[in-house]
Amino acid sequence: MAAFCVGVTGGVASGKSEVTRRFEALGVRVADADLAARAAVAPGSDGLREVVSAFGADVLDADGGLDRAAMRRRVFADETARRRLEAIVHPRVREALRWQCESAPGAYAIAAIPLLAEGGGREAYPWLHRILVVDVPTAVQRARVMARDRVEADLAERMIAAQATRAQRLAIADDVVVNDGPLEALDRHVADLDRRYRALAGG
Ligand SMILES: Nc1ncnc2c1ncn2[C@@H]1O[C@H](COP(=O)(O)OP(=O)(O)OP(=O)(O)O)[C@@H](O)[C@H]1O
Repeated sequence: MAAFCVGVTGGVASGKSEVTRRFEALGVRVADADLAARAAVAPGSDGLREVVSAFGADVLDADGGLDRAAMRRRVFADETARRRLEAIVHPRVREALRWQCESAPGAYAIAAIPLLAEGGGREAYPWLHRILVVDVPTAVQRARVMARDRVEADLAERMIAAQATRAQRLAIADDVVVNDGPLEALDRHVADLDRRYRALAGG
């Protein structure tokens, strides 16, 4: 059981997936935020019951699951509704991530949390033992967003500006991977971190 959990965060296109893929290649389990988000409002869950009592049965599909498109329409352009939904869903997503992380096999496990700095930081995730930030200069980040998502510079800039700043992310970091070099450099850096985390986890 991996009672030792490491949260990995970073801005859009900073390289979080490249980093977590390398941990996985070393045999480390990575808790999946999408899975956690689905678990939070799975059919029969308390989360789904709360969503229905707040928004009505219109947000259910024919099988009794959450109709995500209907839910999106309901909260689109309605700030109060969106906040209400988030207040129900976010704490449950965090708990589902925690459960996945702590029940994973191995000395330690990783939870990939893109919006960790935006979503309450360390206080919202007291069960994380370390926070690893994937950091890149903004110019590199912009170039990667443009190349990967085929968007113009101004949209890439807005995507970056909508998130926490580098400084805000670095302020919550225990460990930092600077991902502005070749991917081979990332292999070495992740291998070093893996050794450190195994030692810290006592495995
Ligand atoms: N060191 C690197 N050298 C070259 N390309 C890189 C490097 N790191 C990441 N990339 C590329 O940049 C893009 C973004 O990386 P990745 O998908 O890992 O970021 P992410 O932080 O998971 O992104 P998002 O949160 O937006 O999904 C990918 O196309 C990836 O292959």
